[in-house]
Amino acid sequence: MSERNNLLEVDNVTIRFGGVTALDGVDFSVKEGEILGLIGPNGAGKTTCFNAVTGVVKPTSGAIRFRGKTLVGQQRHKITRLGIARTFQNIRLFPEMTALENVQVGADARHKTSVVGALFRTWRVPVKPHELVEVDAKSGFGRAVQQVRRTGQRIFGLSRHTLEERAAKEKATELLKLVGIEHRAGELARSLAYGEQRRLEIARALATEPGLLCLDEPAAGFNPAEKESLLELIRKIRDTGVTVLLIEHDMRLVMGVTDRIVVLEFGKKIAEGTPAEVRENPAVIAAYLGVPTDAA
Ligand SMILES: Nc1ncnc2c1ncn2[C@@H]1O[C@H](COP(=O)(O)OP(=O)(O)OP(=O)(O)O)[C@@H](O)[C@H]1O
Repeated sequence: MSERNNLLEVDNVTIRFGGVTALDGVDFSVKEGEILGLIGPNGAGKTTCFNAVTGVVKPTSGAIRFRGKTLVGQQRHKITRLGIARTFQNIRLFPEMTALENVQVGADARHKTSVVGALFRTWRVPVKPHELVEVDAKSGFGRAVQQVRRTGQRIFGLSRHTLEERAAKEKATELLKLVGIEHRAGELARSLAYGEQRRLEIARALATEPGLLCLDEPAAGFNPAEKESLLELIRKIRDTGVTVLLIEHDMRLVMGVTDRIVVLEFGKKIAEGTPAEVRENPAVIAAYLGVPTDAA
């Protein structure tokens, strides 16, 4: 494991919110192909760390690099395109869209052409290229129209957009299968059971074709059987070549699935190592003393 390349590097990151120091000089790296657990008591700074990696909050100081590229200051959608996806502690889906559509939206976050292309799909066909020439190419509208022109190209009688959309649908179906809810593809997200919604969130994140998947408490609210099958899913995802960064409160789940663990407390890293090393670490035992782990 130690010979693998660093995929993500969190380098001396400090984040302050007014008087609160949520992260205090935190350093760690995630290696290509591993499952890294990020644990710590409530308020330790885990979600803040995810937010920094995914561009939701900007570090007060320090650096974050993904595949050697700096992430600090990058916009969220750019970070997604660089190859980082996440799920949220509180499920965030489009409730009135089907499961399949929710995953396709994830794929749209990757393929810049498809969102605008989809919007203009209905009037693309009647518009002829020469009618578009006068449009101001500097304006957003102009760009959209240029988009229409590009997606209007036809390959084997099908527009590029249609082909892209068809491929996205197939891929979304595969992802629903991977997470075990393909039989719910046509159901509205809001009508899915809680556990299915969590799995759908993972499928949607995977649709962005990430190199790194950040899962924020994916097992929250799960019963032991659901946790067990989630554990299998996380391993399966890693086996497809996706590196995983996992925030999880259930110690048994964390210990059972991760290659290494980083422990935060009050915004500082207090330990790092294999699950066996972390379990024996006195600072970790002290940090968790009296903190319910729901695995105990
Ligand atoms: N936007 C914010 N504004 C002010 N304080 C914040 C903000 N976000 C986080 N904090 C504070 O930063 C600290 C770390 O919070 P964070 O949510 O990252 O912890 P956590 O380890 O994810 O906790 P939990 O396990 O409860 O989700 C907490 O004291 C929290 O109150």
